[in-house]
Amino acid sequence: MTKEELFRNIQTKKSYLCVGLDADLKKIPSHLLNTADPIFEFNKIIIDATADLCVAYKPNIAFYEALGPKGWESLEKTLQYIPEDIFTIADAKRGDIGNTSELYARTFFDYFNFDSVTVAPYMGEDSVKPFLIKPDKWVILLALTSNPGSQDFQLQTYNGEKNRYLFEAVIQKSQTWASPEQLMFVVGATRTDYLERVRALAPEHFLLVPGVGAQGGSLAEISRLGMNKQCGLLVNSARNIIYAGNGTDFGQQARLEAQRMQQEMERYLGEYLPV
Ligand SMILES: O=C(O)c1cc(=O)[nH]c(=O)n1[C@@H]1O[C@H](COP(=O)(O)O)[C@@H](O)[C@H]1O
Repeated sequence: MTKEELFRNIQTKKSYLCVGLDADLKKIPSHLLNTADPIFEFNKIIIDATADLCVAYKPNIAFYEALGPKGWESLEKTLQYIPEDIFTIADAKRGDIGNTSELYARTFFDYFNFDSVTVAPYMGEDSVKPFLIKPDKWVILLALTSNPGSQDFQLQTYNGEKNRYLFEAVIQKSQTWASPEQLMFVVGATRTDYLERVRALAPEHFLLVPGVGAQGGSLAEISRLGMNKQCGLLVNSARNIIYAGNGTDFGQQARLEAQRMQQEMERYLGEYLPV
């Protein structure tokens, strides 16, 4: 999917919501546990309930890998079930020496046909580039993450420069590897105090912003500080939506929560998106 197509979907749906498909056997409603593939059944109902309200789905690969081959099967069926016009993110946080990254890229782009994959920048250019060889596939690079540990490296000053953080060097350097048509950055919703600095360095890029809801980030702040002229935001929420209910009506409960977010997003799009 191109950046323009993603923006058009945002305009049509009046939403920049990304639903995190972090399905966990320990948390899904118990009535699904005696079906042949409980994780897929769960995802199917969540997708049916939210597809008209979101523009992206992000399965976190850990939730599938943890189940062995069965988990991969649930992931494959889930991917096939997601409607064609919805952007898909393999949240895998990969990155390795070149020939290994190449195989990770084949896994997520060729085998599963995801639109994008989250990649860790730590190993540098040759670990990221193999994910960029297909012009219609995206890298979503970890820049400033939502967790407390982002202090350990990402928020340390870089190269002896007093007022420049490592995450800023990541954002600047990686722009020499790919254009905003293929590169997004992860910026945690709990880090809105740095969003203006991110936008100063990456005015055109889409940002994947996880950490609203369960982790406490504010949709209002993200939207006020992070929106650019093509919206430029995909705001992810997983637990708050997918586990909004735990009974047989969990799909409806998930829909209500997704709808609440979409309606709030519609207001911000009206407020901040230049017409
Ligand atoms: O790359 C990510 O998606 C990610 C980056 C980050 O900084 N923080 C973060 O929470 N995530 C992911 O976003 C999702 C957040 O889920 P909830 O907190 O349940 O909404 C999980 O799949 C995390 O792995």
